[in-house]
Amino acid sequence: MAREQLTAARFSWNGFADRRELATALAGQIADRLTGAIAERGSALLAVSGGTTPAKLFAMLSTTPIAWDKVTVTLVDERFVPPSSPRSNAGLVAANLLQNEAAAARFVPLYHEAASIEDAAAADSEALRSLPWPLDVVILGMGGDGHTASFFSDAGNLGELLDPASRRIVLPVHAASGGEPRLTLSMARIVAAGFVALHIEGDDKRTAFDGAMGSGAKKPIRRVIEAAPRPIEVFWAP
Ligand SMILES: O=C(O)[C@H](O)[C@@H](O)[C@H](O)[C@H](O)COP(=O)(O)O
Repeated sequence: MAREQLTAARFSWNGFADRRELATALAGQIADRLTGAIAERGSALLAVSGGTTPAKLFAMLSTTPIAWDKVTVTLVDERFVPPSSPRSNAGLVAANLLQNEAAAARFVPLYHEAASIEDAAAADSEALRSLPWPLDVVILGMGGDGHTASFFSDAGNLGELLDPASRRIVLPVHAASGGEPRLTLSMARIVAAGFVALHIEGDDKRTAFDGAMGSGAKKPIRRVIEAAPRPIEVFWAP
């Protein structure tokens, strides 16, 4: 099936006729990148987003026959809820990605019981420090408001979240538009990845992306795209 591929200064647009075709293509690219990383350095580090979009991609990726026992999976961000919560990104990953072949992967969550989200973020940064950085693959989503990860425009510490020089790994987020308090990888860790894909579906998300990349106040997704040293690959289907 023909696919629309447009390349602009800082992102490559990969349009697909349907969501299944997108999931097949993106799962294949992720698998290739992880396999390449394993061949190069013996392991691979993958960070995925939550929300409602990625379930089909996760299911497709979970059946891909790569050396999952050499892959560490973590989250781009997490709501401050236990894995048993329907709002949990860790729960989404456990149910959809860490199945089948991918059940052999190591999963490093972000949520831990803690007295505060700030304590949880500090504990996470310590726990994740020993991972084989930089990330090999990051899968981002995007909200209709142009947020990505948990970089919400109304976050009190947005400047810190988007600081390209940040040495922090995990940061706490308080943002009314984000619902629960959040834990998120810093932008600095995300854009250092070897491959960053933005996975969006539906006409509303395409309109929101086009709007975010247009003139006007720079929304978080545009700040991430502009900070990335390599073009981000956008994967979209109607
Ligand atoms: O925890 C989260 O919600 C995600 O990590 C977030 O960044 C998500 O990717 C967007 O909000 C899109 O969410 P949908 O896929 O539900 O539209």
